[in-house]
Amino acid sequence: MAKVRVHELAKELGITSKEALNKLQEMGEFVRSASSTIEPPVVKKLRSAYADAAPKKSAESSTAAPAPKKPAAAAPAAPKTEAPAAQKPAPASPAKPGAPVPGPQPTAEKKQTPAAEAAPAPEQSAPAPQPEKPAAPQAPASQAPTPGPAAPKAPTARPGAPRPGNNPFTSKQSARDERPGGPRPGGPRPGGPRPGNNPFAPKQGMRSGRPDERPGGPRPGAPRPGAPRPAGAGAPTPGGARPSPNMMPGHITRPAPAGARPGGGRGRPGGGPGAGTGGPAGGGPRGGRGGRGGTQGAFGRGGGPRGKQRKSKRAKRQELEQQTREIGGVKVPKGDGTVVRLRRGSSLSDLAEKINANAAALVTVLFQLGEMANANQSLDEDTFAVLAEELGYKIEIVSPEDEDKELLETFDIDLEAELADESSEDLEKRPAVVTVMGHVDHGKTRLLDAIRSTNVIEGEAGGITQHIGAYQVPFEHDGRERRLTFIDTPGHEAFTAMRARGAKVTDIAVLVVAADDGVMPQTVEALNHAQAANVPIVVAVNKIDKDEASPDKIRGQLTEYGLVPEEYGGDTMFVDVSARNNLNIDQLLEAVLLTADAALELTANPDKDARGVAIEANLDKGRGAVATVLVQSGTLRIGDNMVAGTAYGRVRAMFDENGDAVEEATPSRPVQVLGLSSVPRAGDTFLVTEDDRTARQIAEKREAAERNATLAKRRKRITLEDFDQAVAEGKIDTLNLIIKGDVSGAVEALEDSLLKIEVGDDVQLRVIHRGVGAITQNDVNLATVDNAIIIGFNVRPAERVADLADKEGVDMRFYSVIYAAIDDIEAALKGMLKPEYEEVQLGSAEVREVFRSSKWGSIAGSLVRTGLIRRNASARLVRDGNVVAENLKIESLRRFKDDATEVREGYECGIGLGSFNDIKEGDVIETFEMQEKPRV
Ligand SMILES: Nc1nc2c(ncn2[C@@H]2O[C@H](COP(=O)(O)OP(=O)(O)OP(=O)(O)O)[C@@H](O)[C@H]2O)c(=O)[nH]1
Repeated sequence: MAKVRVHELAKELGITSKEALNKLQEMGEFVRSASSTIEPPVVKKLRSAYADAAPKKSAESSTAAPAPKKPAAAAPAAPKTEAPAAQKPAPASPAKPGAPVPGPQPTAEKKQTPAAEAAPAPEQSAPAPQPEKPAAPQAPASQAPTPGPAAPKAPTARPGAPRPGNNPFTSKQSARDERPGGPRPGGPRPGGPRPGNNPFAPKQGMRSGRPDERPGGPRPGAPRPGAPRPAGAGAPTPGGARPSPNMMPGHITRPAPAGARPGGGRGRPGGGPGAGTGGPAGGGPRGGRGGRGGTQGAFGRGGGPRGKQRKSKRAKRQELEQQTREIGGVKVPKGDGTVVRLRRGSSLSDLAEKINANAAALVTVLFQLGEMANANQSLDEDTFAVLAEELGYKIEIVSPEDEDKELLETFDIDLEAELADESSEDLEKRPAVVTVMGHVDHGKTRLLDAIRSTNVIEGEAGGITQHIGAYQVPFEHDGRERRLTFIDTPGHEAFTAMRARGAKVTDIAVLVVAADDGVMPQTVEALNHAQAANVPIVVAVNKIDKDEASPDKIRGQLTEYGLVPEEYGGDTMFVDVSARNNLNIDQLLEAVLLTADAALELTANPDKDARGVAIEANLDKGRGAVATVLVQSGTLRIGDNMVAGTAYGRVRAMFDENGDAVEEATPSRPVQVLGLSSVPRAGDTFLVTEDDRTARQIAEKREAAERNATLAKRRKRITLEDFDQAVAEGKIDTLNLIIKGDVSGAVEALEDSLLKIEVGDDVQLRVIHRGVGAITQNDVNLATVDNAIIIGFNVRPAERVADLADKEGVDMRFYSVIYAAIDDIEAALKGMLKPEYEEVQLGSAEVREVFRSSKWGSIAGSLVRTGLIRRNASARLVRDGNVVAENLKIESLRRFKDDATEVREGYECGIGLGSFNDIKEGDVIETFEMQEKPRV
């Protein structure tokens, strides 16, 4: 058909142009004026609308007109009445916007949404019915109230709510109600259709556009809608709410339509329209937001998009719900056993970041598990393990080695790849590195001395004159000169210290056992350490010069520990020596050589920058930091830039064990190095870097990593108090002790007494080391490795050692009465050692005003003067300097109207002390907590 103008068509239908325009608007058609042309489909729609309605029309028209205006409010109701009708259409052509309206739309619309916009027009035909609704609306209006109930919620909830009310089809919608969701039902789509539909399109149309973009569009209207809805509540009350008016002038227009689309107007409140309309309803809802856009918006595209948005939001929420779970009232991600790698010293924030959780939630979960920590506190591995288990993850703490490796990789240094890339042509033989270990007084020092002075190849008479922590001895074997490097710090302390730092220095261990004494606890410790490190052992059966020496007994005893002498068919070489008489030292060296040759491929590439380990270091008054380093590969030269642990610098000078200056040091060569910025620790690895900047940066990064690790460790290693719990958890079954005392008699007495303590079979006590003198760094290192507790009897550690123990989390206890020590250990073994608590001040608050409430009692409006006030903390009330009440508790704590967990200095808060009401202005509320006190 040809395009016709509105006034022409109106004439043809026997109605006024205004009526035609209103009708068109109701139907969601955008027509500007009576002289505007309309498309054939629209003409058809209008014609059919009048054809159908013709009979009623006259009747309705009268009401309709008025209705529209307010109807808006009523409109909603209308839908109900009409709902049936509307619904019908819906089924028929859900797609159609109009029809959609009805409940069906939701679904239909959704799908159609896309198309919706295009199709809208047709659909609108559906809207037509709406007009009728208008009439009904009024009735609804009254009903609105009914909906009202619902409305209330809706209102608050959102426009959506109302819709429910409105929408006949609400059922579904109602669901959505809460949600803009309402829209979802028909929602989104509805929106879609609406665009087309929109009568009010013009304006609305415009908006609709926006709506699309944003629900925003809607919002504009929304706000109001909101209001309206309430009103409309049910009915989309729209009308009522309709705020239309408020909403905007534009709306006014709508109202009119409103009548029609009831919702329309206000609806927009789409909700309205759609809703109201019932039919449209579907759309209505959304329309709502279109709201702003006006009603139309309602249907407008806006709707569509929104719909989608919502959907996606909802979908996201659902997804989120599936991925999270609630523990102790907080939402945390649901772990699926994924391994999460954390660096040492990581905090809950670090973990939260990795698992995409909220750090505060993790603090809460940890608290539920009985551990208190703030989000940024470094935690130890055990704590993470417990937390991870609860969350469903597996935590892997990156080992110090891996951490350092990653750190070096950031500087493009990959030591492993470097080694792997070396071909056999690059490699040259290097001397074995030997550590002498054994029980106290079995002759380690004496043996090292003997080796040092025996080594003498001609010309080196007098032997080694300096102690630098390690020395190399030349030795003639099979007519060839061979060399062996000895770590000159006897005992497995040095060994363990290095191992504790991840340094693999020792190739061969010489286990010294006094033939007159036999295998003792530290003999076993030492061999365990060596075996654990996969280091071959050569046994030196010492003191064979003594009459009571019984070398065979030693062989028999060690067999029990897996060291079977070659002569018994095993593969361990035993050499009987006398360190005092320099007897068989050569044979011992030979045995070491043979063992090394047989068991190990000792090679290294000397043609590269040096890499190695610091063996010993000290600060010299005149020369600064002096470090003995063992080159493990490459060649170290004067002038090289190096970094050793957290020390860095340029090699200024190098000396060997004879005090002679050397220019370069090849693999397995120990040298004393001058030029480092600080003193490295035994076991720190070193490497030469291209420039001094790299060395410094590596050192600084290591220092930062170490600081973190220290913070985590400080939490605790094993303490006497948690020993019992550790046993119960099956973590340990042996309490390792290191006893140091001022006199040997006391140490022995204490050891004897301790070993006599009767404990069950579950646990045992083991003294892994005892000695006379101050507690040393070695003692702490040993305690670190073996998880031991150090008992100091009338001795104290040097400050440096105390710091180290603190850093490593080693529990040290000091006694001057043997029985006190015995009591403590016995209590720990029997699980009776009760922690002691001390009061720790948290903060104080000054009462500025007291509010009395019949429900809450007295509430002290206070200003926090110092520290902080924490809910549930213990408190006391001080008035004029006198404590007037003790044993109180901060039962309630509020900041403004919100409950607070804690309030800090300088802030005001309301404090409730439970049933204690005698609070006066000017009082001071002091709070404190009882914290476990470390036993000394
Ligand atoms: N008769 C005899 N005595 C020896 C021999 N070797 C060491 N001793 C003595 O045993 C005692 C302990 O010797 P050290 O070398 O200090 O023993 P250690 O294993 O280094 O002892 P700690 O440093 O306390 O662990 C000293 O009095 C030595 O003189 C030996 O071959 N024969």
